[in-house]
Amino acid sequence: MDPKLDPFTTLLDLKLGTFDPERGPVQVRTQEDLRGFFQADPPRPDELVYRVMPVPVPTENSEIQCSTTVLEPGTVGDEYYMTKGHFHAVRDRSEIYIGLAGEGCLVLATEDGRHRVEPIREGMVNYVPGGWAHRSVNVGDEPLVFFAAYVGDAGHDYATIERDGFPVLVCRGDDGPVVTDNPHYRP
Ligand SMILES: O=P(O)(O)OC[C@H]1O[C@H](O)[C@H](O)[C@@H](O)[C@@H]1O
Repeated sequence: MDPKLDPFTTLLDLKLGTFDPERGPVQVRTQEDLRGFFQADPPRPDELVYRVMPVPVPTENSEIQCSTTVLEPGTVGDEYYMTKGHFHAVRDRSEIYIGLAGEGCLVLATEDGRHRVEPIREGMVNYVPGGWAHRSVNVGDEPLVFFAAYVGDAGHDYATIERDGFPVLVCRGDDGPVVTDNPHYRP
């Protein structure tokens, strides 16, 4: 075969999640960008919630998309800062996370309403099988940093999550994080 890409190497800072050299445009998400994903309206719309730093490769199923996500500590209402969360547009595409720093959890859900909550911490590998929507949540006081890799043509379906939500919410409780049923969840 005639190779489509040249090999490349980049250095990943295992604590900060940054690439050197930076490889692609950093995606920034503020509280305002997450309006409708949190239960409450954003109290400080301009405040940074997370950044996604990509290793850009063509979005074809023969390539592997890689990125790091840095999710700040904080809350909107009682809910800890979290990513929007998504199904893969091509539903059967899978993904792998590797925890680099901080303390978080990965909320997973199927379209028929099953859910799981898995820990994300330094050194943990989380496998996200096809058909499971996934959202990461920072339940600690430091940035949550993780690396993710997924099949190139997976795509992101945010609309289903924006409409239905996840079955559970991860909220700040008196003695730490509490997972509660989402009263607005509609599978
Ligand atoms: O896309 P979000 O649900 O906002 O999550 C933020 C990011 O988390 C992980 O890194 C995923 O692999 C990325 O595809 C995703 O963009």
